[in-house]
Amino acid sequence: MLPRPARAADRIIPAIDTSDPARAMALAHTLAPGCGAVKLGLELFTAAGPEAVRQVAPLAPVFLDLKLHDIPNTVAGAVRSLLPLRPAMLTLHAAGGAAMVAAAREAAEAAGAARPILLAVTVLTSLDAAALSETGVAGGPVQQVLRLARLALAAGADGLVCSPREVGPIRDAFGEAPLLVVPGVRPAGSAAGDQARTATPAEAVAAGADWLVIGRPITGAADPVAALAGIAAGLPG
Ligand SMILES: O=c1ccn([C@@H]2O[C@H](COP(=O)(O)O)[C@@H](O)[C@H]2O)c(=O)[nH]1
Repeated sequence: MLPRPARAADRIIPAIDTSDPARAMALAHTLAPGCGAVKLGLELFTAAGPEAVRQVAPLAPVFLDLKLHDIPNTVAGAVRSLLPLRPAMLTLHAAGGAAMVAAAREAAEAAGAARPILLAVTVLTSLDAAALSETGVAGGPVQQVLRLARLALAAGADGLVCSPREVGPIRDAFGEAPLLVVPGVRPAGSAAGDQARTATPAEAVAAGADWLVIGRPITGAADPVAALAGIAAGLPG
């Protein structure tokens, strides 16, 4: 399994959100030396399929963020289908329930020591309290994140995807063991865009985040390599 980051730059996972496999390759190639892994997600996977992941995989560990969410048998089958791509990290929605998370973990075990880190997505970082309540969840994001975190960790998830704002409450409740991968990160002065629950990279790390997933502030910059290096230089430790 991918170890916890040793140097500050290894904490950063640039999100390569593009439908163009050539652009994904080019970004991965230039960003890989300055980061710990690269994120490939639904945009690239639905456009270019597993072959795009195969091409990027030799350049950097791949955080494959497909956010699986289906009945346990289907999710287990999807995990088995993804294992040959050797992703370092794989996501599924904690809201799929304990049986779904457990089925994914059992399926991932087939890869032995090379199995991906299984990360349960708690509450999407694009949801604020009002948007979450429209889905029928009262009590606010922190309460719901903690509820889903407890469920997912007990069912076999290695870690969680949460916003920077829930990192502290998760560390208080569950200690240092869960791996925490944190999107919704915005360097000071960057546009939030569709992200609702944000903090700066330094704030997220100070709260206890292991990895930071950062997309547009890096890939949308005139010089993505310089943007990545600048963010890494501002991280504590
Ligand atoms: O709750 C979540 C889960 C995943 N993401 C992903 O992280 C990146 C963030 O990109 P930015 O451009 O920095 O906003 C993106 O690939 C999302 O799919 C998330 O944002 N929130």
